[in-house]
Amino acid sequence: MGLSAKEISQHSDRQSCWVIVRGNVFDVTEFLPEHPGGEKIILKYAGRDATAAFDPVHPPDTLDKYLDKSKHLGPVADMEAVAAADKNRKKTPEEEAEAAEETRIAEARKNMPPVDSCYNLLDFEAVARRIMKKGAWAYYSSAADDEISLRENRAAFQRVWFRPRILIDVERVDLSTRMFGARVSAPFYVTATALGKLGHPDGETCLTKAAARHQVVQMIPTLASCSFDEIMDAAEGPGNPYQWLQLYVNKDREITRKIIQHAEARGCRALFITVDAPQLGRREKDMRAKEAALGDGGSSVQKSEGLKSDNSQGAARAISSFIDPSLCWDDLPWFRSVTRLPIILKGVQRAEDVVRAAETGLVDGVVLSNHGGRQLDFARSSLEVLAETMPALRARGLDRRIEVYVDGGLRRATDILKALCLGAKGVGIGRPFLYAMSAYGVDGVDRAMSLLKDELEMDMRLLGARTIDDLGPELVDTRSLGSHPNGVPDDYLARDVYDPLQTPAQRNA
Ligand SMILES: Cc1cc2c(cc1C)[n+](S(=O)(=O)[O-])c1c(=O)[nH]c(=O)nc-1n2C[C@H](O)[C@H](O)[C@H](O)COP(=O)(O)O
Repeated sequence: MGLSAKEISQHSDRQSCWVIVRGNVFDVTEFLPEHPGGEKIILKYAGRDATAAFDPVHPPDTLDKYLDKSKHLGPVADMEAVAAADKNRKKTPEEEAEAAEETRIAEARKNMPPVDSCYNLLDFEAVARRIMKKGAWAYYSSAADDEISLRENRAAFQRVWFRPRILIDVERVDLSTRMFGARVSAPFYVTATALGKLGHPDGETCLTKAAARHQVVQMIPTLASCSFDEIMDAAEGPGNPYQWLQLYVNKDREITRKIIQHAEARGCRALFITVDAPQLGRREKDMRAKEAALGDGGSSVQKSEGLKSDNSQGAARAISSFIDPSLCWDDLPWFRSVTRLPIILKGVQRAEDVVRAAETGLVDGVVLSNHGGRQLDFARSSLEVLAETMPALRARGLDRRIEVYVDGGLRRATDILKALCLGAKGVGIGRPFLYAMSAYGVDGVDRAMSLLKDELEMDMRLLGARTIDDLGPELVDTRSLGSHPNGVPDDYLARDVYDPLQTPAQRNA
């Protein structure tokens, strides 16, 4: 039994809006005005199968959790009939464009270089740029406003130089270190990045499996496409110490408490509270991509319904309306009261706040970060903040009270070593692992991690450092770090140099 394609297709407007998700029918008529992503994106799929658009942006348990059971109308009788009806339906210009993009991507994937032809993290970016859907690429690559901080995150590393030691026996180099007590094989971790299924159908579990293979940490995002339990199940056993939770704090603290305590019960080892996003940044590439997918003239439904075009929302803003902008220092004791996990503030952007966090006695660490440039544009690079932070902590005898991490713009082992020399305990890496996942799945992330480890081993050897503990500020020259000579940095390296698709002959042409 079940609902026929014909019956479902008759509920395709604001008065009565049914959608299909993974073979089941849902009446979302009353939910339309509440949808954080606006009504248009739902009405685009009214009366038909919305699964392909729904899955990358929503964890699998979303409808069970948030749509009243009375609106769960049951299974579709015949999905083939639904597909056939959709095939014959007149397509909107946006859908025609989407179909053309699918063809382009299929062609690009056929000509994709093998994963072993990627020799550094930026190579994965070059491949991903070609094989990803525009909306997915826009979401991952975008940053706030003019993307100055995005480029400064890279440029800052290029303003710090090494002072290598010589004649040190570096026959054996050890990359391992400890992060909140857990021994890890290398000083980098997979940082939290939302909507993994935009890049790969298996989403964040690709990152989980590669991190487990390499014994490095994965920070699980609140806004993951996969459910939290799917990711923990993919982490191969509760014993592994390699899962942290990244938290966007919900206005409803009861929801936040449940998320934290469930994560602790499942074996997460640390709680990272994101503090740089009381509202998600204005990422214009993401906003434009969403508008293009929905049609700026509005879909046929929109025109007939006279809906105002809601072009204030990219994917980012659409999924984050629950975040509590009132979160403040006074809330820290409450977090301490609901969990025994180490508490880390992610997105700290000046030394005074690091000192204040350490002095509360409630915080076990910070991540110096400008959110990959996706929040406040012209927020400084984490490397520059690190250079002012560690002396401030040492001057107050606080440098052993908390662990300091950085993220943003790290693409090479030399970037990692500069951060560790300046006192970071470890570094988070975002986009490169997303691009590697989008292009090659688990094997891509695995390759990216192996490449980083190869670079680290070589660079430590050349720097004259046998272990992570051998890294210190005396090995770097930071005199140029705060100078910002190039004003608005241009990242020609990412644009013109790293491209595994070009043969050397083409590159040198
Ligand atoms: C690239 C990216 C970053 C996101 C991210 C999504 C993407 C696609 N998202 S976001 O949608 O809300 O902005 C998150 C997130 O869920 N939570 C968070 O704490 N940081 C988020 N970040 C920031 C991330 O944790 C790092 O701070 C940033 O990625 C480091 O810069 P690189 O990408 O250059 O390594």
